[in-house]
Amino acid sequence: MKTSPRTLTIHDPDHRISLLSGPIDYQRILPAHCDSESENCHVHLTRASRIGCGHHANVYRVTLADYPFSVVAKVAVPRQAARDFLEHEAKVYAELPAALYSDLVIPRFLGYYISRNDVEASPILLLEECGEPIDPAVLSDDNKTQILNLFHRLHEAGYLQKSPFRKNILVASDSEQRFRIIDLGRAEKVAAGAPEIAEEMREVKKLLRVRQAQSVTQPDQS
Ligand SMILES: Nc1ncnc2c1ncn2[C@@H]1O[C@H](COP(=O)(O)OP(=O)(O)OP(=O)(O)O)[C@@H](O)[C@H]1O
Repeated sequence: MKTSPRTLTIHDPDHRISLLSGPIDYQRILPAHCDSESENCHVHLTRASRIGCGHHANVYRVTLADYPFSVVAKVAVPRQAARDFLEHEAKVYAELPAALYSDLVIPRFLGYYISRNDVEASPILLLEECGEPIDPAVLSDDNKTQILNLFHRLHEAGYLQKSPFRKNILVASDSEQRFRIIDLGRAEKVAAGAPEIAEEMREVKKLLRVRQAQSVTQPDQS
């Protein structure tokens, strides 16, 4: 499986990221090295393919040849602060341990790309598509435990998510309910045992409508 294209050719007919009329060339900045990569992928960004938007970014569903999962392109809105968030998020994805990807805690990270022929065009973060925002009202206790464990895993890896909102916890709509934490644009490093960890857990429990006393089942360490 190819995991990270080295370069991208972006087709942007609706001028979502650039005023150029032709294709825009991008090169991967992160991860700097990876074991498995493809040379170049063509990515189409159109108004119709936008599946999400936040305060800093627009998110597009993209099709990459040879990839067994759906992929999204996250693109900063035209503000420097938004680009800074996107770059920070890419660095966090690049630093997080491989186990958080293989255990499906966070989306698979294909890469962070900058344009070679249009400095005005936003950088692009390519991630695995992870579904829809959760609805806390319909979650079972087991679902809530799974989500709390995702945050536990992120904290164990030394990071706070820092925006634990419903829109940042996605559930895949396939037969198996798979939850994933997204949006690490505000994520911060945290020392083990720091009070901010318990504080973030309290926020997640509040969001999930979990009684504060309810315990989180620890992941199986065996
Ligand atoms: N990997 C993904 N898979 C599916 N949908 C996604 C993915 N990443 C983002 N989205 C969709 O796009 C929306 C906006 O993404 P995100 O929250 O990352 O943007 P942002 O601008 O960085 O957020 P904020 O408003 O917190 O600054 C999400 O709420 C979600 O609906």
